[in-house]
Amino acid sequence: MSIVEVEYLAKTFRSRERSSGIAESMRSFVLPRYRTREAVKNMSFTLDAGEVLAFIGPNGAGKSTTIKMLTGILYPTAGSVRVLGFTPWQQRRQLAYHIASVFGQKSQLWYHLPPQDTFNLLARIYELDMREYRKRRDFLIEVFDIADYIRTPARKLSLGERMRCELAATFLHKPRIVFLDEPTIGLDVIAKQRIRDLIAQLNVEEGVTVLLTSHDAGDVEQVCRRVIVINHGEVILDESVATLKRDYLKEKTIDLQLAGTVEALLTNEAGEQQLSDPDLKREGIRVLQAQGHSLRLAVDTLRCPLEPVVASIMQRQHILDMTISDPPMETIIASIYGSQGNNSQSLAAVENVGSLAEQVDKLMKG
Ligand SMILES: Nc1ncnc2c1ncn2[C@@H]1O[C@H](COP(=O)(O)OP(=O)(O)OP(=O)(O)O)[C@@H](O)[C@H]1O
Repeated sequence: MSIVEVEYLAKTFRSRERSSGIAESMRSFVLPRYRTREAVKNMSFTLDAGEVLAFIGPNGAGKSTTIKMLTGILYPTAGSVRVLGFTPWQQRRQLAYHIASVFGQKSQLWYHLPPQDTFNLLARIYELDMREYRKRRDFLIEVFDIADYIRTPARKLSLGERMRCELAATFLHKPRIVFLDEPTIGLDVIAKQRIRDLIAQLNVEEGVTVLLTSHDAGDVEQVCRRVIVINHGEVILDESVATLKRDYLKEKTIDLQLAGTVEALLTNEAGEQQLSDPDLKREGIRVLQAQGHSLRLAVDTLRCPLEPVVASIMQRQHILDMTISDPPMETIIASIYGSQGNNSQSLAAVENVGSLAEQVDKLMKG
């Protein structure tokens, strides 16, 4: 049964352009110039009870704006939304008792208070029965393993500790739907894994419906079963995560720092560098970069599992450091457009990758 119904949803922002310099500022004071931006366009989808949906897209695609409209924080420009039968922006108070949201970049914990005090305040705000609340609080403290710092002011907690407290606070009033906007942003690998496990656990044990946005493919692969990809405010893919993995997340990048130089591992055949180990000279492995002690490989995991690649290199060289990463979101978007036969959009998306890479490069150098 659908508990979220979104139909032809749109949001256009109109903001005043600021000018620099005194003359320009005076001019724009008299003759203000406005810019409109279509953050969400013509968006339709439904969400069933108990689903775990990844809502992904590149920066500025319209993910947060959509969540804000689904939770009643923003009015749409057009379209309709029903969440648990409520129209969020008209019935925000009633809806708030049944949903919860976490914005990874913003804290809902009172900065100077220990999480325990925030929990008590939230219990009052949600008008929870005190006996029920204490039982629920103790359960969440145990599940999220936060007993050690529940009495420490939020400002003194590490990001990972704070995030676990944020999530515990989110689940206090037993929401039926949680909207998680980048819940693992900035966390280390272990803290990310813990948060993913906890979200999955509460989905299974309490049947809570989850809509999650993330730039981390790991969140999508490990927590979600369905994925909606958006770009420029529009849905461009609505698929199972299994299909996304098969079609778009199959290629992993392995970055290796080796004790020796890379030459010993490589051969050059027909002007193309390849791994010299005969077992690894197969389709599905590409050498992206090989210089000094650094080696970067792209591995198509459908054609070649990662383990034998890493094992073979380890037999011949001491590995000092290794990172396995997914393709960047922009590359995934470009291949989605490509597979839909939309070459001009595909090209535009690929060009975005270029400009993004250039910006990152400039930042690193600057
Ligand atoms: N209050 C606002 N006023 C004007 N423009 C806005 C406002 N909020 C968002 N936008 C614009 O709407 C577009 C969508 O923004 P949104 O925050 O929804 O993107 P996002 O997909 O969540 O991006 P990110 O992954 O970077 O968080 C962006 O171009 C953004 O600049």
